[in-house]
Amino acid sequence: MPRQTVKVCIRTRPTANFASEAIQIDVAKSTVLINTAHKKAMEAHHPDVGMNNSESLYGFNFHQVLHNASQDTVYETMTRDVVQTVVDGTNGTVMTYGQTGSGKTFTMIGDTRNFAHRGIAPRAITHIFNTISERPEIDFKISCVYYEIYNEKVYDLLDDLSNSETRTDFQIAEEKSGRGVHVRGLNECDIPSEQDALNFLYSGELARTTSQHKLNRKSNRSHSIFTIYIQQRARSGVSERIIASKLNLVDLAGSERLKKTIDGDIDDTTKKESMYINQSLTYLEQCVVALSKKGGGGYVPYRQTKLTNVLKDSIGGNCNTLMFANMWGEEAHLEETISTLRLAARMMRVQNDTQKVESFDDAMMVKKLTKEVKELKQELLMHDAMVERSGIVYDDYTPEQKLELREKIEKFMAAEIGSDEEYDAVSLSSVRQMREILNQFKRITLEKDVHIKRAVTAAANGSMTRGMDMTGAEAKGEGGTPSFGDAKDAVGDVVEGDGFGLGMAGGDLRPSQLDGSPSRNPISRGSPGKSFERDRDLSFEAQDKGAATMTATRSEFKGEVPEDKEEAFALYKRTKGRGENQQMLSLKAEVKSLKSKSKALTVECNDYKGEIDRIGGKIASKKEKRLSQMQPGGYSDDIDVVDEEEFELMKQQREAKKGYKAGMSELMDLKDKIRNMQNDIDDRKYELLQEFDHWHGIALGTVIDDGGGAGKLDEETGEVMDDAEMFEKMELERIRAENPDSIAFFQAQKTRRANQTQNSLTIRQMGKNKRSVGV
Ligand SMILES: Nc1ncnc2c1ncn2[C@@H]1O[C@H](COP(=O)(O)OP(=O)(O)OP(=O)(O)O)[C@@H](O)[C@H]1O
Repeated sequence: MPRQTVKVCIRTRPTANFASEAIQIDVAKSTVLINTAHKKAMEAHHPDVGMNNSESLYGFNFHQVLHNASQDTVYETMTRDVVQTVVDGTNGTVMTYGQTGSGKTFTMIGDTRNFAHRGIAPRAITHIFNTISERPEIDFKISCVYYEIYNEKVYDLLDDLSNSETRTDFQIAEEKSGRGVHVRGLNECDIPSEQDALNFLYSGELARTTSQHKLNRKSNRSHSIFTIYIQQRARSGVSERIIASKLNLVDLAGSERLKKTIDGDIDDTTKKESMYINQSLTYLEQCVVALSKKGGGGYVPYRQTKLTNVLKDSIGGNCNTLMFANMWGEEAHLEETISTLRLAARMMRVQNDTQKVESFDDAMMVKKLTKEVKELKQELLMHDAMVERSGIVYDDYTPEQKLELREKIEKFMAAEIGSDEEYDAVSLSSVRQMREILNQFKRITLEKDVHIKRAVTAAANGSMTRGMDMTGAEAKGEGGTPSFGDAKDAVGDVVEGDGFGLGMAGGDLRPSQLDGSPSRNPISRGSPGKSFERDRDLSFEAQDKGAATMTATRSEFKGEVPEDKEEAFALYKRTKGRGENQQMLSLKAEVKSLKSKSKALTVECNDYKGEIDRIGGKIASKKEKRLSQMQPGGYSDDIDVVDEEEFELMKQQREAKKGYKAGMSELMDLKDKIRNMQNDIDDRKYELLQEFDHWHGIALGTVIDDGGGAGKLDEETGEVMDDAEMFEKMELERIRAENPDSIAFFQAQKTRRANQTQNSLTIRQMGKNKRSVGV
């Protein structure tokens, strides 16, 4: 298994007060020297870290030291390689570590308003999507989760924070293969495009718990982890092989000393936050110390905190890890700088595995093998045709084929030895057929045995007559046909238990999107008018039904458009939007009648199913009875003999199955039709609402009526644009001309701004406050 150590890169925060007397940085040699001779108050240190450390001299050597480096350099120097290995199928982690205010979040997220100063996370997203677009032969599935560990609890940053009542502390789980360490139950969002990924990143970043203190205006009070999952499989060839990898982007909370960060009185929340941050970082250090010991193998206290638990993969696990140790090179922070560099130096000794995680898609595998079998059978049939062999069975023998073969064997046995009849009776064609012939011979022999024994017993009892009076079926010895009356063979959906689960839920049982449940989509949440749309949706039906109430309300309008949207909407549906509304209502009526047809069909199918089961039961009991009549040892359990009556039952059951199949197929078509019509209704509903909004806005004077022609025509889409849209288009053109790569960033930035300014910010804040109070 390939092993390598964690890579460590030091990044300094630019400052005008750099302590150049105390700190010497050699970028070329990747070293940092610290001389604290003039600082008597320096605490004792551990001589085992760094090189040639004496009482006042500390020396460290790292994989890379970046001093006053740009964001671009930070990404290109070492981060790009880690992200590339993730796209190539190996797990990767990039984390930022350091004291509060040293630039961890700047390194990881960067400036959200400035493209050139964007951080590692947005760059990694662009990198991933660019690489994917260059590999059309591979089918990629990208998703992400984003969470924070705040006061030793895990919170989902992509959850709907407006629903803070249901916010939970999530649990950490570990899959030995596959996902590795992960948090159970988080919203895992599919990310189809770069811009979606950026939207998730910035939306989650807005939800992080922050506060202001002396050293940082916006200090993060939690550890955050943004994980991008990548699943890839070839579009052709061995497409059942799946490679899964993940990129963890970890922005740790900064270590801090309360007396340095807080002026005056310290409130309980800050004290508690600080205590949890420092505690988890201490355990992180303990894990790193344990892992860095020569030989390893000792106890690593991963389980002590949530942070070390979720980082288990990244430090000492299966991962290609890069740590940025951020330092703030001012004299006032020398002590913190030394402790950051110490941990960073230890981290360089931590060994990780870097192995691809592969799995197989069972469904794909079955599909592939089935295809192979089918092709081989076709091959055999072709071969048979070429050598003029016909009637060869390559599938399992059906009951009818078994019966036919048995009749041939009986003919063969009845024929005179050496006669033409004997010769013509059976011709050998395949191994499968020979095996079936042997089976039938065995059955015939056993049956004869049983009859002889019976006859002998009857003779001994003096009842020869009975012994010789075999039924036609017995004498004929029909059989060899396994029961296919088993309910398990039934066609269609059979649910566990006694019931039959194909039925359609009644209208009121259908999971409804109008049930008022909050949206789980973080991007759509917080959009203006959302809750109103839901209310309006709810009122749709009610208003249609409650025409009397509406008529009463109408008299109050006196020809004016009411300000209240509910009332205005009712008016709109009776006036301007009447045509659309009528169409929608008639569609609804049609859906209703299709639903009752579907219910009737369901009943019909259930009847068929009942019939299939009933006949199946009869066949089973006949079989049981027959077996119980057999002499012990005269018959084996797995051998079935079918008499005429049973054969008749089988035929009836087959007819019932046919009816059931046909009914099911019609039912499925009907369900599809209902689903499509339902979608159509939803679309019409949406359009009606849009048009109503516009109409209402114009009536109230909040929207200017441009008569549909006042805007400018977009030549690309042929649509009329309003001023805001025209402005946005111009801005996009400008950005595209300046830097085509920045379009997605620009769009995500806009979404972020919208999220921030609209009510989502208040909602998030509410969530955060709740968290502070609740924990
Ligand atoms: N390399 C840099 N270039 C420009 N500004 C920087 C740099 N590093 C940090 N800053 C600025 O320093 C301030 C603090 O940085 P940041 O918030 O990233 O620190 P942090 O280590 O994440 O702090 P905390 O642990 O308190 O959250 C921010 O205003 C940030 O813009």
